[in-house]
Amino acid sequence: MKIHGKHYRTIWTRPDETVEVIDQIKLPHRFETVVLKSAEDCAETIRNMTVRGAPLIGATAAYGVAFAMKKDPSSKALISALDLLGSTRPTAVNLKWALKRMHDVLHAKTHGERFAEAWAEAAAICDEDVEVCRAIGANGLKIFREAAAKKQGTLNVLTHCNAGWLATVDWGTALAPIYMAYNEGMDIHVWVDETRPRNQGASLTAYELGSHGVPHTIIADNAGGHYMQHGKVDLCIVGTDRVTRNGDVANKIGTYLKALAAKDNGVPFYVALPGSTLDMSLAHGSDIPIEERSSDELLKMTGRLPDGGLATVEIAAPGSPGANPAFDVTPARLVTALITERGVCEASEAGLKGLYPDR
Ligand SMILES: CSC[C@H]1O[C@H](OP(=O)(O)O)[C@H](O)[C@@H]1O
Repeated sequence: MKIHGKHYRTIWTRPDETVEVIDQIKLPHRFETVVLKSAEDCAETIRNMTVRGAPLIGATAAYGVAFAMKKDPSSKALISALDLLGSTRPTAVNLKWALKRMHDVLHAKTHGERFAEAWAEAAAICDEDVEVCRAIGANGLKIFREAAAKKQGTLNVLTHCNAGWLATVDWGTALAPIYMAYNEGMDIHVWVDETRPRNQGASLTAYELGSHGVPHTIIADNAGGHYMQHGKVDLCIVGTDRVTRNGDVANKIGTYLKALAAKDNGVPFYVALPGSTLDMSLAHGSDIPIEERSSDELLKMTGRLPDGGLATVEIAAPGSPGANPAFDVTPARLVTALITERGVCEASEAGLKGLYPDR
């Protein structure tokens, strides 16, 4: 998407066969990029959330495999790279999906072929992600149009965390239909959950929407239910890090509570995902590994000082311990529908099999 009028993807290659990514830890206060030159660079970038978002994690890991093959195209090195990158974050299945795809392409190739093949496959993953997210947007737009037609005035949409173009290579998943609706002139407004503790909503979603000109309001995570109770939310749409065979949805912590509030208030709750986020090997969401991150993310916060500098401060009672699960699981029964690149379906095995008979 565009930043100050210039089009960006979240990840791109450089002529010297390195990769550049937007440093999402610095956003919204600084727009800076980081150059990645090795599998280790890619692993650390995923682990510390310089890049984050399920599809972008997968794309970054794919280039990590390519860097490993450039350094040492042996099968031992391939397995070592897959293990290193696969150990970075446990919940987003796109990581496992991308690494399996890279292994399937490379394992039968000669050592001399592996780097070029890996580089090309990583690029293909990125290019495909753009088109898949564009299709998710188009399929979601139909729902937005129907919802907008049923009411006078602004369509109010609530979203949680960041499932925008910063979470993918471009367009985003949950935000893709929002961009398309805005681009076609729909009167739309977005309630942006701040999304504690890392504030991907206040820092990334608001940054994205503001850069594109989409009307939005940042709210505390705990305010969403109140706005739903008072008729201020026409639909909710979120992204996901993994959807299991029965339609259960792992997403940023707090998603489950938003889905409960939506159910209680009769607000449609949509989940947008590419097929690469489907995990048909798991029967239920209870099987999804939930990442536990450092309590520092909860007990400290980084922000911009009046002089423009950045600082990290402690925001909790000194010495109090914290707990920081990064995701939760929303049961399929709370999901109105899944919006994918292949269409919209019920959050169920039958619904998913209807769109993905090949999975
Ligand atoms: C389109 S994937 C977006 C998904 O990823 C986020 O997690 P994180 O920022 O920790 O990578 C969040 O769960 C988003 O919904």
